Amino acid sequence: MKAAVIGASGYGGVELIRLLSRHPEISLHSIYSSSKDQVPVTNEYPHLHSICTLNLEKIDVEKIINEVDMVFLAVPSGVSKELSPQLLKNNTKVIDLSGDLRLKNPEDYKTWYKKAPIEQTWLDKAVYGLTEWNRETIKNATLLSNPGCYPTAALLGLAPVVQEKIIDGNHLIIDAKSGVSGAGRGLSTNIHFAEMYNNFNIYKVNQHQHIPEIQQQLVEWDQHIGPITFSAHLLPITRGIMTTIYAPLARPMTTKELHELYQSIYEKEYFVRVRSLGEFPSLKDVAGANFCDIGIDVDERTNRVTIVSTIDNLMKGAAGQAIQNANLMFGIDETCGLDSFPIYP
Ligand SMILES: NC(=O)C1=CN([C@@H]2O[C@H](COP(=O)(O)OP(=O)(O)OC[C@H]3O[C@@H](n4cnc5c(N)ncnc54)[C@H](OP(=O)(O)O)[C@@H]3O)[C@@H](O)[C@H]2O)C=CC1
Ligand SMILES: CC(=O)N[C@@H](CCC(=O)OP(=O)(O)O)C(=O)O
Repeated sequence: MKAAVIGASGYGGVELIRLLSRHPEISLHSIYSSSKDQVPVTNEYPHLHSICTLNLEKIDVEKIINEVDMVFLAVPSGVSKELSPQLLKNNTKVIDLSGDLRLKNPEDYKTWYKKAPIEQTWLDKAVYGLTEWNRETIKNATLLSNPGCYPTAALLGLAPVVQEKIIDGNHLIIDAKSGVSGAGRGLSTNIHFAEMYNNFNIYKVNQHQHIPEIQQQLVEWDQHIGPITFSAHLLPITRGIMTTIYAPLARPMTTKELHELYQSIYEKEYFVRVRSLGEFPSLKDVAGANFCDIGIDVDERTNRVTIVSTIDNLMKGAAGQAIQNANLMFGIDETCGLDSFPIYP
């Protein structure tokens, strides 16, 4: 099976190169960027010397669809919506890491991404790739919309309590923090070393584009979920997302009971690790790996549950989950090529 990566000069793209370079079933055939043509990828990323000998090439849709079985789009939002329809010819399957295909209502995309949306037919065709909860549909997808990094962490943490209707969905608060690689290599303007390092910022307050994505999936699971509050913060570290979720319980439950429920729901999921009772994950526990680690506690004093969910934003939050989905789409074992352990310390 052959793969191409478009947006290979970015952080999501270079993580895909790392994973595909040692994937036993998928070979990395070609890599593309919009600004480089016939430039060795090692010019951009010297750490890839003797690992990846490919050149970054200018995007050539005809060439791509004639040469590969799958294309990963690791490009900014607004770009995939132009490329995906062209690439979906010739049996090529597309795995899009951007936000272009995630929101089923194009009006939501207009409101939150402040750009013109793709046509509804493509949104209808796109399959949302939250792997653990959409596995059977993903297997038949030709156009895969990989979830956002924050939504992946929040939704995996919330799925059991929402689906089992354990929480009162009207007062849901998701407090999230991300390392700076989440903003991509084309840094957003608020990330200057002097302002980011030794500092901690909240950003896009009540305006974050992942709010409608999280809301959409929660309401699909339980229509009684009300408007959520979601806050994103920038941590002065490279990788990792921690979401801390607060929700009132709809009925009394102990930590032990809730913990048992999480364990039974995620028991067979290799990439979701429900931590031991009383234990909470840290970002280093998942750095460099495709795991989502979850810790839970019921505060009987307030009748609220605290759920902590951690991922590596470039792995389970982007390239790792994209490979997990591609594996399913091509009938390959879901964990194939994703055996990298967390890097510790
Ligand atoms: N970083 C993360 O943790 C996560 C990122 N994502 C999503 O993945 C996508 C990629 O993000 P990330 O890798 O972080 O971003 P980067 O800014 O690091 O990389 C973006 C890539 O897209 C290319 N690009 C830019 N403009 C265009 C264009 N007009 N046409 C084609 N290619 C273009 C850039 O290369 P060049 O300028 O050379 O063309 C670069 O290779 C985004 O949609 C992001 O939202 C999703 C989850 C997590
Ligand atoms: C730290 C940081 O800046 N993170 C980015 C994540 C962007 C992203 O992945 O967004 P889409 O895929 O939805 O475009 C942000 O908060 O906007």
